[in-house]
Amino acid sequence: MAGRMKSLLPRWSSRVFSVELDGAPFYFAIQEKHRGEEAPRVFRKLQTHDRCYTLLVCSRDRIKTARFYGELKDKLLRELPPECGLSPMSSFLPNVRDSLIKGYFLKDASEGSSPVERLLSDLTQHEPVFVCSYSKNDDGQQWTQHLWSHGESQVMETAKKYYVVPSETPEYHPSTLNMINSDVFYSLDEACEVLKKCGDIIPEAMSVLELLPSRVEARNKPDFPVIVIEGLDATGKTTLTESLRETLGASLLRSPPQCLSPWRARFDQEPPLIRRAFYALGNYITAEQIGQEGKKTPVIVDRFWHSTAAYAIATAVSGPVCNLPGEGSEVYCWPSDLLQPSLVVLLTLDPEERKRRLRSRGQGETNEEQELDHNQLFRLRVEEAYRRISGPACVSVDASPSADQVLQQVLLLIRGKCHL
Ligand SMILES: Nc1ncnc2c1ncn2[C@@H]1O[C@H](COP(=O)(O)OP(=O)(O)OP(=O)(O)O)[C@@H](O)[C@H]1O
Ligand SMILES: Nc1ccn([C@@H]2O[C@H](COP(=O)(O)O)[C@@H](O)[C@H]2O)c(=O)n1
Repeated sequence: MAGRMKSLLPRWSSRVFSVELDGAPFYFAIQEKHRGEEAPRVFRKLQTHDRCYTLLVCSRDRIKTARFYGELKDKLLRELPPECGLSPMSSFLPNVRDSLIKGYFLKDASEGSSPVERLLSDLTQHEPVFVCSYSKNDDGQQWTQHLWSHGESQVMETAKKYYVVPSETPEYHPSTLNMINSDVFYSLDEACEVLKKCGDIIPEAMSVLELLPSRVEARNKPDFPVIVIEGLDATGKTTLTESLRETLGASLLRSPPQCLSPWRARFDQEPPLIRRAFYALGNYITAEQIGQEGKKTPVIVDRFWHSTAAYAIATAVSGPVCNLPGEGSEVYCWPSDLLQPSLVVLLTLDPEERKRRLRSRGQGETNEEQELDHNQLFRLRVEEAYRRISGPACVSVDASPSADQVLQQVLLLIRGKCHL
């Protein structure tokens, strides 16, 4: 059992742990010998009788892992006593790609006996979750970490204990380590693979796969220009794309395409791995439609790959814009098998004016759109991610003038770039 655990949690003793409390990350590491370091800040915040645990969700099946991570939170919130606090946490090998394992930090502030250990030991026996408990040494200063293993019928602590020590803020935000082909997909095959693996638990995935084009069709360059309009919700994409269609006698398409509408709400409930694969595939279906329409007329597209990647990147990372993968990172590169538009326009708008337009439209918002409203940092991350995507990069246009002025501005850009 210990061997199996080790291979699922590679290089245990080299791992760094990150706990997110009140939106700020606290990093700690583990080591076999104590060298006089003080306890990490997250442990110094604990009260004398607090007990704490880390739960890491990890299995060889990444679909199962991604789904169980969300389910675990619901289960814990439902079953834990009210004295317990839950925070997101992760464990990773600094700068090592795909090494991130996500989980939760659990603080149990209940005095006396608590059902928490029973609940956690049940979890370790039946679910893909690894639990560590922490205890204070006799000197009352140092804390040690104990990884639980499960025997035939009972959960026990593995013999090895590690001292917890503070760790530096890593060079790359931990969430960026697993982004490629988990949050953002760079090929039709990678996104397809995720949906294929979900087929038995999400039957709708098979219906989506049936609509997919061949790899060649998603890349074919059409004869006429292809102009993509991007921007946050209510920046005026619908208004502008419809005017462009009329003015240029163009075809108007969108991503995700109409044919995916019946399944969109279903995939919006899924964890990022599955949800983002669905939107990625939407772009390939739209690309095939662009190829067809672009033989006859110019094509205007309402959202495309910039939206898929920018929202995915901005959601995977928390905190300020500096936590995003650096400018020029491969994360921002266009998928090599996806049709490249002739021009991508990003509509930008002052947040207050955007809110005013949202209110005057009076429609419901998706969870992600509500998040944009409530969370200024998220909005800044989405906008910055849009700007960093290359191949093609987007051209920003101020969307605050009247609808007609915005249209004229974009027509100028199109005529300059696409010779229409
Ligand atoms: N240039 C403009 N000046 C003032 N109001 C505008 C302008 N462009 C659009 N609007 C209004 O703002 C609201 C949002 O516009 P629109 O629906 O075109 O945005 P959108 O980007 O397509 O939104 P979503 O992505 O949420 O569908 C609408 O009520 C629209 O009439
Ligand atoms: N190409 C796309 C388009 C959309 N998304 C996701 O959908 C949300 C916004 O869609 P609207 O229909 O409200 O404009 C946004 O939260 C994106 O996550 C996408 O990923 N790719």
